[in-house]
Amino acid sequence: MNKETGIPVNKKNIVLIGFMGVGKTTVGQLIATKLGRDFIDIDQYIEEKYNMPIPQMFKEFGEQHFRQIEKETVIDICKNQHNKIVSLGGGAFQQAEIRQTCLTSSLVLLLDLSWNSWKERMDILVDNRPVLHNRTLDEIHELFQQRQLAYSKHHLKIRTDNQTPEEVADFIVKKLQHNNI
Ligand SMILES: Nc1ncnc2c1ncn2[C@@H]1O[C@H](COP(=O)(O)OP(=O)(O)O)[C@@H](O)[C@H]1O
Ligand SMILES: O=C(O)C1=C[C@@H](OP(=O)(O)O)[C@@H](O)[C@H](O)C1
Ligand SMILES: [Mg+2]
Repeated sequence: MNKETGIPVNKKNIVLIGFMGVGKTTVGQLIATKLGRDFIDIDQYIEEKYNMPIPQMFKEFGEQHFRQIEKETVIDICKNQHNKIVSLGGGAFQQAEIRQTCLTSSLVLLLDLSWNSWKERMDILVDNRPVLHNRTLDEIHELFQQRQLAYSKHHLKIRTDNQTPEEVADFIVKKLQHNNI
């Protein structure tokens, strides 16, 4: 039993964090399937609830509006749901309230990817990530580095360079099953 939350450790939500494109959505879904737990991807949840793709929400209402909805959604899920696998969007941990709520209620796993590996994946990411639009590679690198401070607050870091999503998910599942987290 966790002293602060009163939630048994094996019923805690598992929250995946990390930069855009590191594999949070893909790996989260795989872990959920392997553990037989429900999966919640915060971005997909918001898109369904507001019936609008995230890039359109950025375009029509602006990033601040999305960040407000993102904060309310993550906090609501962390406080009211248990035993879920939850993948956040890459910008969520920039918000102190999200960080605080996740770190006290859930097991926070950082998916870590080096900048060199990330760059190779960039082309397939750009279309659906408005944060990458109108930014040079140098500016994206700066954002990548700036965000590492928020990501440094986690319970476990998993290095994902040269690992398939399946391998990353298997590694996490083993850790969980052996109570190594
Ligand atoms: N470990 C991996 N190796 C190679 N490609 C990956 C890996 N994890 C994810 N991808 C690919 O990168 C893209 C972004 O993955 P996604 O799960 O949406 O990341 P995130 O949710 O962190 O933004 C997808 O096309 C996915 O197939
Ligand atoms: O890093 C960010 O600011 C964002 C990351 C995206 O999620 P993924 O990290 O799943 O791509 C999504 O939440 C939105 O486009 C903003
Ligand atoms: Mg995602």
